[in-house]
Amino acid sequence: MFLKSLELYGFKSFPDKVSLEFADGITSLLGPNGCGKSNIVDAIKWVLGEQSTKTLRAGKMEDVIFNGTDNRKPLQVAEVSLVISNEEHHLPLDDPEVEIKRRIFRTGESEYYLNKNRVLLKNIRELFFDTGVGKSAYSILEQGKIDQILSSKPEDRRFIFEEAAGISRFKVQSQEAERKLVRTDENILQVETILKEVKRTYETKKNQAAKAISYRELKAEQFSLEVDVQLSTLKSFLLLRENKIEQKQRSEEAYASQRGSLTEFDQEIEQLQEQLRSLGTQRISKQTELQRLDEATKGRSDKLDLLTQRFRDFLQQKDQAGARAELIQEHIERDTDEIDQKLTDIAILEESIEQLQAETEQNQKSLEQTRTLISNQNTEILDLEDANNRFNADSDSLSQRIKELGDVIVVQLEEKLKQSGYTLENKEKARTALLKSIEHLKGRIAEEQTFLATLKQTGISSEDLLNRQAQFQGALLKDLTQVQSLFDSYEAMQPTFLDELISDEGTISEKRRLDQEMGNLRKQMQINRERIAYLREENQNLTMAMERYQEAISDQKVAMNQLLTQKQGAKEWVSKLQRSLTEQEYQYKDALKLSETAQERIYETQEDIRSVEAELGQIKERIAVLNAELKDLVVVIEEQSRIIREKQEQKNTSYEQLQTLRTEKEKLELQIDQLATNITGVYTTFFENYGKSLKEFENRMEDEVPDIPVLKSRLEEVRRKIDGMGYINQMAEEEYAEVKEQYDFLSKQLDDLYRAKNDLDTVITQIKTRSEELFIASYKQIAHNFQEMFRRLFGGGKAELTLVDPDNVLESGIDILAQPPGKKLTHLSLLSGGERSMTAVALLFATYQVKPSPFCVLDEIDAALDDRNIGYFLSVLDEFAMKSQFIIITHNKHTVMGSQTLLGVTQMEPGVSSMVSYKIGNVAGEDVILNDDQELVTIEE
Ligand SMILES: Nc1ncnc2c1ncn2[C@@H]1O[C@H](COP(=O)(O)OP(=O)(O)OP(=O)(O)O)[C@@H](O)[C@H]1O
Repeated sequence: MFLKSLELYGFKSFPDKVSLEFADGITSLLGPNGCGKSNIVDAIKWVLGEQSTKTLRAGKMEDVIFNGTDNRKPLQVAEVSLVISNEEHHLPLDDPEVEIKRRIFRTGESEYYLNKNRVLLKNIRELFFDTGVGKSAYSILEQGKIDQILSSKPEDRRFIFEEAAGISRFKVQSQEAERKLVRTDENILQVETILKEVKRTYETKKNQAAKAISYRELKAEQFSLEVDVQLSTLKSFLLLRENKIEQKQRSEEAYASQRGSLTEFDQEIEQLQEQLRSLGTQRISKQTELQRLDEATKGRSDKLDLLTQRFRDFLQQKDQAGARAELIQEHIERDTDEIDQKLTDIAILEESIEQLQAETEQNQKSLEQTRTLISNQNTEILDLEDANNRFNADSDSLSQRIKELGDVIVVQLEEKLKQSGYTLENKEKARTALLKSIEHLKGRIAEEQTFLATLKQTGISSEDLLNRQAQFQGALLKDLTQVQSLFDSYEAMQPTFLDELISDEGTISEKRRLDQEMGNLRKQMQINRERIAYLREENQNLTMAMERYQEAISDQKVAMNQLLTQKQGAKEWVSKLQRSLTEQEYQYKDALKLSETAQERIYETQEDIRSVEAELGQIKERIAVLNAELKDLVVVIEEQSRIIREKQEQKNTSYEQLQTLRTEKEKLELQIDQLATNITGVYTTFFENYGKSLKEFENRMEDEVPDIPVLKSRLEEVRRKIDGMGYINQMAEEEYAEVKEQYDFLSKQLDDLYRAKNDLDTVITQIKTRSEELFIASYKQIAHNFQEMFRRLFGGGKAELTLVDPDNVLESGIDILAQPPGKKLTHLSLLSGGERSMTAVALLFATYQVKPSPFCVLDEIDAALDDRNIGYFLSVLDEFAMKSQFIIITHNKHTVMGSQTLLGVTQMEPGVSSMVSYKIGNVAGEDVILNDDQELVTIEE
């Protein structure tokens, strides 16, 4: 087994966490149209790194996140985890189990994990290179891919052969190497352009530096020759002066008088010359400073350009960091809102849970009470039934007793009647006589009343009335006495034994008591029966109530589980969001820090720009001042030279006058003076020209040096050379060193790039050669297998694969020729739907024979096959299922029955997919699909 399990959360129609456990062999994925089966295939493709939204049947990548239904809100994240068994090391990892997870947020961010570690998409892709699995491999075959395999473009089906040949990795490596080659070529061009530019400067500076060195050397030689000439002159002057001094001592007195005036001239000229020297020094120093300031101006301008560029870079950096911070802030706010919303949801869920708990407890309590009540009532029913049983026994014995008493009464009556001589005729006679007498009495009383009323009208006296009354009462008394005697006779006729019988101790009273007792007993039994019936009915009602309570409790448990799951889900989501929030806060702080740092750099750069601009301003001011001063100085120097020339002329005139005025003996003194002046002139001129005292070099006078004419001729030659050199860049050596460093660096870089280019060319050639070998080997095998597999699946016929461009196997398309049995070799587009599927399957299985993919998902590729072809298809599939794991989405019953495991997808709630488990069973000798409750399920369900 390769695929172990798949977990989806928030992916397409699977908003709740759903887990699928895969098994070895063939697994069928069942379910009605639109329930989400293909979404599971999409999830497998997606987690393996699919980037094409078209392949995932989505407009944009965020469309894979659950979009909501009428009753559910859309989710913000989708996540799919795939656990793969790697015990056979199909993947280049040591772990026996590999988990790949991909997650996408509605904001567009995407994350990949390999065994819980965050990785890049590239790492996931590399993992599946040349395994037959992965984004562009042949492990997942759907209708769309069949179209791609059989499409009119032969190039579109290359991917199968490349994956089987195991050159997908090489292809990526080759593309990568070619990309690098293009980059290297670009870099070479760039470096060559820069190097060309730098070389020009390099050559110029090299020449300038060489010239500057020669100039310095010539200058040194000139100086040395000048020293030697001056020292030689000085030496000859000194020797001559020594000679003249001896003569001078002799004529000193005459000479001394003229010397004072000559000395004055000399001093004056000396003073003027001294001033001229100082002015010359000033000019040199100003010119040097001007040259230095020019260099400084150039340096500052370059620095200013650099700073301006940096300023723009920092500005851009700051803007980018600010924008990023704002974006993160928006994300943080949105996530915070979502956390608040989720916390509110959790609070509501907790309230619902508490309420549900209370309701469940209440129902549990009612259930217990009802159960106790039923039990009590059952006990009562039993007691009542016992009582009735007892009453039944009592009633039987009472009935017996009453029957016996009836018999006794009849016997007693007969005996007593016989004993008393009572007859009904006698009794009737006595009764008639008594009644007659009473009637007579009533008539007498009525006559008397009538008579009395008549008397009252006649006005009879009360005495007569009283007498009449007394008479009547006497007569009445007699009648009553007669009635009494008649009554006694009647009484005597009555059977007295009846009184005995009905007396308290009498048999009839006894029977009546027993009848009464029997009546009570029956009444009590009836009451008990009614009570039992009532209690039974009551118990039935209570049992129903109990069932209702139990149903309510189990519903509440289900609801409770749902609420707890929702609460757990919401909590997990909140903690996930909180983790993401912490991460985003760090990122936000980083972005702010970056923005602040950029701002600081902006301030610093602005400060630097201001300071360089100020320096540049100062330098320019200084240059202007110096140029003005230099101009003034030239004027002063020319004026000073003119004055010296004038003075010199005056001194010469003075000498001439002295010559004329003094005698011949003073001539020597004059000569000595002249020599002294010459000696001084040598020192002075030397100092004027070189700014150094000739005295420093006097020790060289003892060395042997060439003659003055030789020295002067060489000096002249050196001077000419110096004059002929033109402008000399004094900074050329330093500038050359700088540009040389840059030139050497770029040359080395160019060499490295050429070397890298050569290496890449070699790598690409090697990869291509190896890829070609592998491709051709696999292609030939697949072509051979395809012919056989086609014949097997079609039960005959002919099929061929041909390379469109055999000279370019790495780019060439592959043509498929398919001829089902009995038909002409035909174009693929003329094949029927079923023939197309079978041809694609033949190619797939032909490829599997060369390089089996560890698993294979087939999405409704059997849809167009008839029963006969399904049979062929299943027989081949069975064979391949021994080596690979197959997951088939199908609506075909034969395919389902041919699989070992069934996985059902359903939508109990509209728009929300979930998994159900099915298995194959046997009812009345027929293979059927059963659900967990052992009920029959049809494919359409
Ligand atoms: N992002 C999404 N959110 C919610 N539902 C989605 C989303 N994307 C797709 N669906 C839904 O998934 C369903 C399609 O699922 P699927 O194509 O996997 O079905 P099926 O079981 O393969 O169907 P059939 O047997 O017809 O091929 C559609 O109803 C569609 O609305």
